[in-house]
Amino acid sequence: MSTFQIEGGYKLNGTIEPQGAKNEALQVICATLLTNQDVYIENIPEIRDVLKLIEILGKLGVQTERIEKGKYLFNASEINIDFLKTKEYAELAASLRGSIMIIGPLLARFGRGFIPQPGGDKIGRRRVDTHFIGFQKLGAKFEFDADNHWFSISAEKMKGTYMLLDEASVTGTANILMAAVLADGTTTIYNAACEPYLQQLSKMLVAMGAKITGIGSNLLVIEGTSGLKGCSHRILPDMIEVGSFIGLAAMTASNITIKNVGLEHLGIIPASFRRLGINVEQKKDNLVVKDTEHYEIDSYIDGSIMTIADAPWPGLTPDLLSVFLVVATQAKGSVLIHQKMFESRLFFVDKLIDMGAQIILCDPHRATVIGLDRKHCLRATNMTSPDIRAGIALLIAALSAKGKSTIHNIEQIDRGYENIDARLNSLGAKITRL
Ligand SMILES: CC(=O)N[C@H]1[C@@H](OP(=O)(O)OP(=O)(O)OC[C@H]2O[C@@H](n3ccc(=O)[nH]c3=O)[C@H](O)[C@@H]2O)O[C@H](CO)[C@@H](O)[C@@H]1O
Ligand SMILES: C=C(OP(=O)(O)O)C(=O)O
Repeated sequence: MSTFQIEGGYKLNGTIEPQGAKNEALQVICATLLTNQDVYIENIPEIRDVLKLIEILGKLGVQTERIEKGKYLFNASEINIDFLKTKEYAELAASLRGSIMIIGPLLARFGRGFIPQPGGDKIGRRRVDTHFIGFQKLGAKFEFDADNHWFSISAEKMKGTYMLLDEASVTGTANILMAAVLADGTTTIYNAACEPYLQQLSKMLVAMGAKITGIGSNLLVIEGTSGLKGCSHRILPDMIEVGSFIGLAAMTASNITIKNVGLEHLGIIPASFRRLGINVEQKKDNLVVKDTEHYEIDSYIDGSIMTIADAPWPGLTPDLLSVFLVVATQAKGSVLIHQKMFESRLFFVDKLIDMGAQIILCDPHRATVIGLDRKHCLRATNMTSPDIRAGIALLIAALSAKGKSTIHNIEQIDRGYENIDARLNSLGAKITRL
């Protein structure tokens, strides 16, 4: 377990550029399994989860070559499907959530797939029913080994059909979409998730020869084809990193320019920070966060306390609520943070309370934050990162707190943020990796 030691209380200054999007990378890297031709992907973030997925693909027989930083070539012409039966695969795949998206492509191309119960963050129940119900609708046979938490799926040939997903699952939609592009006939997916990650995956599949309409909406229509070709694809900037940097600038009262953010793909994120009173200016494709000494949380038109809640895209992503929460602790005013999707993602507030933040955890989904308006700063402390986004929120809190804090289990942060200590140190932060 590695640790960050943070000497906080300093203002930061300068320009930072977001990495490629983790959650898009996990989808499009899995899509390389759909063809026996070369696929080039650029702007791949070299973070723990993504590198682990590339390792799994490599062990599965995919030829993977790092052409330069962030640019990789994948060729899945030879696949060793038996690797899926090994203990090594079980351990690797169980350690990251995104690995579940190898199932759709493998089912489409080789007629079968196996996966252990996927891992990822400990943020509450994370069901995968949507994925397997979708595959079953396409004609696949599903089995669950409850003793070993092992899912298997097989199909001679899948047939397109209409399906209404029980929830707009992000990885579920990606998985079903990747299975449907090689099925016979037309598949219609209603209540599809439609975040930029899925739009990007769809565009990549179209570049490979798939026929998909409705991209960007919750109604996808896929005309199955018999084979897909290679392509080149570039991953978007990571919107969760962009949001994390906005939060960092506000909390540390810093002036920071976030460069090349992919503004048109950020949806409601900048506007939601503005509702916390943060000055987020747009300059071409950059966001400038400044004059953050004081910021005041908006209220609703009738004067009642505002809620910041997550919702499926184009609503606010749940992955940024931890950052919104920490930023609200130094705002003027109060806000209710409502994490609707995940059940155990707000427990990290205990640490912020220890640091002097005024927060009432109403229940596992809701926390009321009463902003301090910088009347006093947070106290430095010793903490452990429970999940990737709580981890970045605690790092932001530690950077704002005067004195030395430590954060253990920073592997959780490294899962999703590339070289975060060096990048923030270049803005004037004092983070040491122990
Ligand atoms: C690898 C990856 O891409 N992970 C992301 C993906 O996870 P993932 O695809 O696993 O998440 P899902 O979209 O399936 O669902 C996330 C949670 O939200 C609930 N839910 C979902 C849809 C809905 O309409 N109503 C609802 O309540 C689900 O029950 C689940 O608890 O999407 C999540 C939701 O944006 C993000 O937090 C994860 O970072
Ligand atoms: C929850 C997240 O990741 P995963 O779904 O991979 O656990 C996240 O990126 O915030």
